[in-house]
Amino acid sequence: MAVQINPSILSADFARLADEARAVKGADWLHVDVMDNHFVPNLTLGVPVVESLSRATDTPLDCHLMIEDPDRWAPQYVEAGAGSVTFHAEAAAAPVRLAREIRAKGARASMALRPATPIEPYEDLLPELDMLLIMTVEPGFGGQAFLDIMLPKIRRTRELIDRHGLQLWLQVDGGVSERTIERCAEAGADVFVAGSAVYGSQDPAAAVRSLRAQAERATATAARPCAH
Ligand SMILES: O=C(CO)[C@H](O)[C@H](O)COP(=O)(O)O
Ligand SMILES: [Fe+2]
Repeated sequence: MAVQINPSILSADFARLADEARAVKGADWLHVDVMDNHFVPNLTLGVPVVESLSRATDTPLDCHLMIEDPDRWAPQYVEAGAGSVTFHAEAAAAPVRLAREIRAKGARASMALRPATPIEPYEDLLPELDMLLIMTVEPGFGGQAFLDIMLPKIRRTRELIDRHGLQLWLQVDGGVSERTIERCAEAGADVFVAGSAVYGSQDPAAAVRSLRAQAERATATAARPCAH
């Protein structure tokens, strides 16, 4: 699967969201962090903002729901125009039913794991998903340091996906930058969320291009069979 770069608007200027969305031309998806001040200690935006954003940009929206009771709210984000909806495993009461409902409404279904949540209990559920998100920071804030202790989990998840012959995408989110993206790609991630590394840059579109080039190089190196 080709590398995908998804800028997170958490690090954008919320008063100029439409312009900020258009500033990352060339991005695969726009990552929209929805926080409810309960599941995480921060509050961002909800359904009406997603609705407006989906009209303001041609880039599809990748909504990361850091909220309680996603079983109730996630379908509304599909109706608001999200092309992909990620709920947290720790918050969903019925993840299989929820993933099926998201897909039935026409979006990609994705599930996220906090750093302390292992992948193994969810192995049988993977065929119900289009993407799995491994958090590489504690969810709640942008600009945090990448947790490199998550690299073995990324590797184990990639092995599970490949062993089962699944097509689901493996996303990483949190502290992804030019200093960390190669290690994520080598471990097997293929979808990269970057907030501060993109919107903290003078030229966000150039930052997307450069992150993509780095991830593509690292993916190619990791896939190359040993010549010796
Ligand atoms: O889900 C998130 C935080 O909970 C954000 O997507 C993430 O932190 C992006 O910001 P940065 O790249 O600056 O870490
Ligand atoms: Fe996120």
